[in-house]
Amino acid sequence: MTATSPAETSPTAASENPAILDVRGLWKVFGPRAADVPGSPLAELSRAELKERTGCVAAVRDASFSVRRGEVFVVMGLSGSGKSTLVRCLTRLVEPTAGEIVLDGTDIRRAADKQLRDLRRHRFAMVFQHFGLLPHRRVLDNIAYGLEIQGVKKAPRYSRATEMLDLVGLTGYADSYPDQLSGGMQQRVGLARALAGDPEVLFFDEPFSALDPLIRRDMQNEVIRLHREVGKTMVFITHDLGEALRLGDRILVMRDGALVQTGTPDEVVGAPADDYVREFVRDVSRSHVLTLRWIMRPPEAGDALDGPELGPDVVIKEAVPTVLRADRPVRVVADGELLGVVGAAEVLEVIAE
Ligand SMILES: Nc1ncnc2c1ncn2[C@@H]1O[C@H](COP(=O)(O)OP(=O)(O)OP(=O)(O)O)[C@@H](O)[C@H]1O
Repeated sequence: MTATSPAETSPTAASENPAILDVRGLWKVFGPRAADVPGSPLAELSRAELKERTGCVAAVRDASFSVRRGEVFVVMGLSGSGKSTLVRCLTRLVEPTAGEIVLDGTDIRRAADKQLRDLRRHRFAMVFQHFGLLPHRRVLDNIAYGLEIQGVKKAPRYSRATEMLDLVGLTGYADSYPDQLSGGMQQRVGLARALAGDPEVLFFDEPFSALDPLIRRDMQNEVIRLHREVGKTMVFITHDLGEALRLGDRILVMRDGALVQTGTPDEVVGAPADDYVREFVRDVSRSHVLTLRWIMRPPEAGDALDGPELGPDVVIKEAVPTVLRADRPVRVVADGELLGVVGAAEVLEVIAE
C-alpha cells in the first residue's frame, strides 16, 4: 500500500487542547564556548563536523515544539539522539544554551533560583529509570516525601500518600521498605510519589527500561490507566518504538539532536518524515496502528452505500471483522458526513503487508 496522508489529523481528546509547554529554538551545546554555536554559521554544521571543528557536542539542535495540556507526549530516538538532554532542559536540570521554554505563561529560562525550585516542587514531577527511592524509609514515607519538602503538614501528607498508594495498586505495602519490593512495584512507588504533589506536568525518563518485558508491559498499561484517571500532561522519553506507539498521543522523533518528526502514532507509522523514521517503523504492523482514515477511498459508481458504518478513527485491526463480514463497503462516517468507504480490498492490502 502506498502511504497517503489521511484527510485530516486524527482527533484525540488532547489534540484540541491548548499548549501547556511551548519550546522555541532550543539548543543545548556541551563544550568550549558553547554559547557561540547557536545562531552562528557553526549551527549549520552536522553534529560530527561541529565536534571535529570545535570540540562541542550539539546534544539538542534548534528544537521547537508544543506539548498540549493533558496529552502523553513521547520523545523517541536512538541512544545519543538527545532525548534526556532535551527533557532535562525543560526543567533546567540541564541549563539550555539558547531558546525559549514557556510553561503556561511562565518563562522557564528567566526563572530565578527560588522560582525554579518552586516550579520543580509544585508544578513538575520526574520519574527516572533508577527509582531514586530512599532505602531507609517506608513506602508510604517515600510517597509522602515530596509533600514533606513542599511543607505539607503531616496529617494531610499521609492521607494524600495513602490515596496515591491505593491509586497505583500498592494497598497493603505502606510499611514495606523499597528493597522488599520488585522492580515494577518500586516504580509504582515512584509513580505514586510523582503524582502525590499534583504536578501539572510529569516527566518520565526511560522509567521502565530496566524492567523485564512482561512487567514493562504491565507498567505501560498502568501509565495508560493513570493517565485516563488523573488526566495529567505527561512527557515520556523512550527509545522503544512499541512503548512510544502504545503510550503516545503524539510522538517526537529525534536524531543527532534534531527533531525529525512530530506526529500522532498513525502519522509516524503511516507517513514517516524520512528514511530514518521509515527504518524505525518498518516492522510495525500497520493494521494495528493506522485507522480507517488512512485507507478509505471515495465511493465509486456501483458501490452500495447502505453498508455498516464506522468512524474514521477506528483502528484497521478492530474494523477487520466488520469489513470482511459485510457484503458491501463499510461507510466511514463522522458527524453524519460520509467521508469515504472501505472494502475488503483496502483492508486485505494492509494486512497482507
Ligand atoms: N554532560 C555532557 N557533556 C558532554 N556531552 C554530553 C553530556 N550529556 C550528554 N552529552 C552528549 O549529548 C548527546 C545526547 O545525549 P543524551 O543523553 O541526551 O541522549 P539520549 O537520546 O537521551 O541517549 P540515551 O538514551 O543513551 O541516554 C550524546 O552525544 C551525549 O554524549
